[in-house]
Amino acid sequence: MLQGINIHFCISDKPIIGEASVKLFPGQFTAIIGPNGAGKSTLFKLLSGDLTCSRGNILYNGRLIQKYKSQELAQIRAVMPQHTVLSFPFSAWEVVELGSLNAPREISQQDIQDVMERLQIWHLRDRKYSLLSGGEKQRVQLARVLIQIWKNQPFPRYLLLDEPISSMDVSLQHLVLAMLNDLKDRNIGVLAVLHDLGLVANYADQVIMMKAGSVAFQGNLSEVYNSKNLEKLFGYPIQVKNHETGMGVMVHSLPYHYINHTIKQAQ
Ligand SMILES: Nc1ncnc2c1ncn2[C@@H]1O[C@H](COP(=O)(O)OP(=O)(O)OP(=O)(O)O)[C@@H](O)[C@H]1O
Repeated sequence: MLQGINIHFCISDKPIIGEASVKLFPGQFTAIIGPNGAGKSTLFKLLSGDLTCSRGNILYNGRLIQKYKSQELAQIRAVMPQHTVLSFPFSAWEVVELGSLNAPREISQQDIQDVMERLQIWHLRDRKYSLLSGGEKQRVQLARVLIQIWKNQPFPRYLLLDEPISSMDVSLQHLVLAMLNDLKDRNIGVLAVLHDLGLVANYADQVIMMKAGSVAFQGNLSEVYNSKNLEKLFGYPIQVKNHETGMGVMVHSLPYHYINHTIKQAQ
């Protein structure tokens, strides 16, 4: 399990994360959601070890994060930050290959090809990374972190992704989230900061709902992911409904002008 216990984080005495305790399980997909500025990326960075808590502890498989050597940590968790800056003129293939530097077991050329094919970026392999589109770059970065944990290991591992699909079109978003769900069978826990509430409803097992630096709600989707909690979280009317085909869940927010109109009529 990946655990954050009583995490507190301040910048110049200003609390960014007030007090948060979270649990992530291998074999589950956990989404972090919440309004802009709620503290999602900060919580993400604390859990990944990119930031150090002012108070509280992060434990990977029962061991404090600071007790791991960086190479040991690389064996149990791979991290895709929101932004990655590359200062060398790498090709897409070379960027993906960088992931093998952190991989504990040998990665073959075939592994890299498999990951790139699954993310539909194999045809981009010789293109300059810096010249790719936003969505193409995001899939290359995702391939790089997937390579790090591609080979099975006999212990639970974690894949941490901060807004991994924000630049992708809708069909690629589904492709990627379905692929991430497949990783659960490899005893990997997936954590992703996401903004699309409909995608969260259909792919996540567990959700951490952040508001103003705290965890407002947390649990399995069936327990906490409902209209009432989402409305409280975002301060905006949101409906969660089963799709008529029974094949999924729809999350719907009404247009702003309609809400303004309804409020004025009620006055
Ligand atoms: N280095 C920093 N210095 C000062 N304030 C910061 C710093 N990093 C984050 N913050 C503040 O902490 C709050 C939480 O930021 P964070 O990036 O975690 O939010 P978020 O929920 O990921 O937001 P978004 O959805 O907009 O990406 C914001 O108000 C932000 O301005």
